[in-house]
Amino acid sequence: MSNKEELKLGIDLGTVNTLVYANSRGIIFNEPTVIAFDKETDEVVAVGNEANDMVGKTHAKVRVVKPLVSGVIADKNAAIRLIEYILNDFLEHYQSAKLKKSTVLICCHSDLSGVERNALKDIVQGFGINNVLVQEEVKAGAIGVGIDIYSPTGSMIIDIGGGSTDVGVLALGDIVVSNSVKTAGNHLDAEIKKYIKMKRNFEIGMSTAERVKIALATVREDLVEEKEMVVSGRNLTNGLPSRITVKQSEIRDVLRKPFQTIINAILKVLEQTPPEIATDIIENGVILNGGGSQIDGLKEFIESIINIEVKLSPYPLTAIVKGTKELLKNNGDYLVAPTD
Ligand SMILES: Nc1ncnc2c1ncn2[C@@H]1O[C@H](COP(=O)(O)OP(=O)(O)OP(=O)(O)O)[C@@H](O)[C@H]1O
Repeated sequence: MSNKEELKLGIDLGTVNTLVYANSRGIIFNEPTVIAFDKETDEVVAVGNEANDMVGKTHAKVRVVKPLVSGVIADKNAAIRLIEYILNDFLEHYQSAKLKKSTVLICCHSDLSGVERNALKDIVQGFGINNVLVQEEVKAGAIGVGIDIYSPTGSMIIDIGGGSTDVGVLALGDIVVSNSVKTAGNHLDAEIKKYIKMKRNFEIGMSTAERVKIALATVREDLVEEKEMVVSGRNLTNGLPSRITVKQSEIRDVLRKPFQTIINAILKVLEQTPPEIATDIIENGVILNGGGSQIDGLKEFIESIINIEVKLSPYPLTAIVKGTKELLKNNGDYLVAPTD
């Protein structure tokens, strides 16, 4: 990309991870949605991985913020500063890029209000970029996994992210039926942390709970070789730092209820899907996307309940931002297939 080129940027502002795509460059940012500020000066001290490493470890002078909760912006100022930081860092190398003629497509959760969408647009327009589009991430994700959402053939995607699980049925370039629940990765982490505190009288941090989930979470009833994991935290009986061993079957049992909530959300969408589209979905299967789709046995578990083939996304963590690449070809218009 030359300095004089018009930029096309796609932003996936997720609850847990933020990704940015740039034309001719590919994915230029793929890090946690976390920002750290100096409490006294309000200066940004770290973003992404560096800020995430500070979670739960800060001293009195640093404030670490996760700007999104359950897919929606909980701290507007922090979200603005995060996007500003990422764009500034990138645009430093393209000072003479034709910003006025450049395009930015921001993908957001379908629950984001008009006011919040406009706030996101304002941040980007503040860089002198006039053409700013905001679109729903479920559509971008479907395009990113390779579904032709513009065709009359209906398709279904289940996205288990960090803040929400979104289920969407799409046809002719738009969402026909959808449902969203807050039961997703962060909720699973919180349930693991709560269980270990209540049942084992042992306190762990959220990052440790996430590591336990990634290592042990499963929906399989038969565990041929049960895994276990040693975790560090604080023994609440004597208040001292300590270690305990957590078994896979314990974590599976804790997560039964949240997975039932996710199944109910999927069933609700299927119940509301028009019969002609339901036929397409039965023929073509359902795509499982998002970081949470990688949980052991989930594909088979969902298949056994809905009796429809479930296909795992080839890009569980990057499909949405990959979808922005396609959408940017057509200025974010979903009703017409992007052309090269
Ligand atoms: N191998 C894995 N097994 C289970 N969960 C995982 C795995 N890898 C990542 N995750 C979880 O996936 C979640 C992040 O997924 P993703 O990046 O799709 O979400 P997001 O886009 O940030 O969130 P949202 O779309 O809800 O705003 C985190 O909760 C993370 O712990």
